[in-house]
Amino acid sequence: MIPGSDRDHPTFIRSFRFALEGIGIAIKTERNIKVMLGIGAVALIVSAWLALDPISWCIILMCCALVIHAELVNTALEAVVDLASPEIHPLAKRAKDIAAASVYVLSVMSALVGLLVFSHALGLW
Ligand SMILES: Nc1ncnc2c1ncn2[C@@H]1O[C@H](COP(=O)(O)OP(=O)(O)OP(=O)(O)O)[C@@H](O)[C@H]1O
Repeated sequence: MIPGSDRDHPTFIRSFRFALEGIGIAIKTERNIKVMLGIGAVALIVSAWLALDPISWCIILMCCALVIHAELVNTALEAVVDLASPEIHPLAKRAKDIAAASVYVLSVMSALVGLLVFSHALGLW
């Protein structure tokens, strides 16, 4: 609910529209999201080219979703930190750096998982 508003909760469809707006804003303002969407698209094309089995498809899709999810949450957290602490503050740095670390942990792990799935599909192990 919007603070101070006496309106009811938005409908499911309006909430979905706000979420789409959020994705649009993130894509417009964050270079990292564009890079991650690009890498995700390449992973999906490679998956289709390798004709992955359903379980492998699920793993690749989940990895893409988790990385993009983490980057979206990181972007939202950065906005909240900038709002709460526009000036330099060690806690602002801590929050942003830890949120960024969560994206990097997921990205590295997802890259490893992708390598394992693709190399297995290529019959390398
Ligand atoms: N208010 C602040 N106080 C102290 N350090 C800050 C503050 N804002 C940002 N920093 C430091 O600068 C770094 C870059 O901050 P910035 O807001 O530009 O994130 P970013 O580089 O856009 O992150 P991302 O690449 O994930 O979008 C942060 O990770 C943090 O270490």
